[in-house]
Amino acid sequence: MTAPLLDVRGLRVAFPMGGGWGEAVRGVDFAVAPGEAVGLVGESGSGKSLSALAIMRLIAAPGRIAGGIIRFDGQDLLALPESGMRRLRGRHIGMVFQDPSTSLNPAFSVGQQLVDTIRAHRPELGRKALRDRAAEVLSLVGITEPQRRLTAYPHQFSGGMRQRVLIAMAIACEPRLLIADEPTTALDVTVQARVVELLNRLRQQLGLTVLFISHNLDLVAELCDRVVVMYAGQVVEEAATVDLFTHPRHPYTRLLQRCIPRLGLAGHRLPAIEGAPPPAGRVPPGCAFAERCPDAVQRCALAPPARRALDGHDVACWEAA
Ligand SMILES: Nc1ncnc2c1ncn2[C@@H]1O[C@H](COP(=O)(O)OP(=O)(O)OP(=O)(O)O)[C@@H](O)[C@H]1O
Repeated sequence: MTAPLLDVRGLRVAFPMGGGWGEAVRGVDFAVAPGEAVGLVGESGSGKSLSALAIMRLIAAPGRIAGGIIRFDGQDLLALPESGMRRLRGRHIGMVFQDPSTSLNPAFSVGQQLVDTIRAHRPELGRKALRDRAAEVLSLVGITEPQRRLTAYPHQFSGGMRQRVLIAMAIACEPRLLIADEPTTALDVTVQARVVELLNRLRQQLGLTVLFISHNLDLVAELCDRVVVMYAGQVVEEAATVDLFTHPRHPYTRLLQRCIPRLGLAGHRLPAIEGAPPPAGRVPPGCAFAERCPDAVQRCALAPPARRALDGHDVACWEAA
């Protein structure tokens, strides 16, 4: 296998809780190969966003990275000085977050915000070159008449178009890795599908490597080669997308498939997985999913299952077969 572009090993993120520290990310391992798109899925609170923020070293105090190794292109990110991290963010790793209305500044034109982003990493470019590059990336994300649109303000764009502008900002400096955290959640279903189409096209056109975080398994299936399923701060299953969807091995993955929003079903009430995940810092001693698991047996509550290989899947379950 080619060396991964991103390699996360034993990642732990902790917060002060009840006089001590509680872990919300509890030893997460996954890797993303160059050119690959990997999906990170799981219920709300499973630690997906914290894992992404940790990769960028953006965990807000008092939270902290409590352990693990994060390598990007062979570099140990947890050993980099903050100045090195600042050079890397935006330049080599681009990010897109959930809500375009909070990520764009309403007081500045889209062109100005794009130009500022590009200039931060390419100070050698003159005014004309910066504007040309800004128009070029707008056109890359499918915005027509890009030169004219540069002068428009965020409120003059629809939600889907604003999300395209954010993707344009994230790819403006040609990063090798794009981390997209729930980039479509605030959008309606058809627009969500278009954003994923765009990401797919950019993958092909620019050779982008993508870490895609989403609740929506259909979107993950459209975009990703491999899926990593998280529960209560840990990875419980990982497999190639096709294998994960056709033969999910972990009972949690199976329930997730039944319960999580699917395209075309918007507006329907979906069954939720009964119960709730254990809160960070209060995870029981055995398998964290045991309490809610339809297949749990006695030993599940006693000791946590380690990840093991099973027919091309990697699964953390005592009973998976
Ligand atoms: N500032 C904080 N203080 C204490 N605990 C926190 C803090 N931020 C996050 N957590 C804990 O970490 C858990 C995981 O959060 P995270 O945002 O990574 O989940 P997620 O899987 O991305 O969920 P979502 O899909 O809702 O974004 C939260 O449920 C919460 O228990």
